[in-house]
Amino acid sequence: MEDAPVLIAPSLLSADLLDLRSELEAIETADWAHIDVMDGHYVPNLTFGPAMVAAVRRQGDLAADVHLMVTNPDECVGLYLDAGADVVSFHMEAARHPHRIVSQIHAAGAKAAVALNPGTPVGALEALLGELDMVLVMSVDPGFGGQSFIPSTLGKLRDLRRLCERVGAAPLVEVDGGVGDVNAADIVAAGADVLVAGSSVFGRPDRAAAVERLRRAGYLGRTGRA
Ligand SMILES: O=C(CO)[C@@H](O)[C@H](O)COP(=O)(O)O
Ligand SMILES: [Fe+2]
Repeated sequence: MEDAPVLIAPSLLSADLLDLRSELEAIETADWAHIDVMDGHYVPNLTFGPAMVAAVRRQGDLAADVHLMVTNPDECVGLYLDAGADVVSFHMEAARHPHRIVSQIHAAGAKAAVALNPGTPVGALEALLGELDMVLVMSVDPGFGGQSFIPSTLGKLRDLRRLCERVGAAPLVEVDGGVGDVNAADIVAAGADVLVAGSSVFGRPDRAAAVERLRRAGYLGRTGRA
């Protein structure tokens, strides 16, 4: 993916939910809208459901990048596909039958991704890697926005790149948690293709400028040129 642009996916978890239409307009230069689905069981927090995915899909052109943090992805993934999800990530740690979930996502015409918690080694993915469009590497423990990036993620991204080369797979790699313009170039240089950013976009008064800064940092990380 050396020449492909790095994709920017602002996380709506940190958006002003009372003004979501304006928030979506403010990030229209981004690529994907990252939608964190938290069920209050897999993670303590409780957030959005399929209605949110459908609403985002109706507004603007951003692809709906749905991150399922739920105990039962096998049972509920269909609801998010029906709602119009373009990309669906489910947690390897929660899935009972991951190959079946991937097939279901593909049958709906969406991109399939597996998310790995910081404590889960990349080897857990080996049997599935050739079927995935994307791997979501969590750089914080899931459940909340605004946490600090776990530095060992950079080594994990390099491990993932080596594993992909060994098995001949080339999924996109998305990194989620504590990503901002200060660390984005290093994250991309270590192997990321998609940057999720919640507080570093919606915590700034000028969301569009924050997206642009991430884009520039991504370009620097990919090319080594500022
Ligand atoms: O999935 C999650 C958290 O579990 C994320 O998508 C957060 O929404 C990222 O927020 P920041 O760390 O960028 O503030
Ligand atoms: Fe997320």
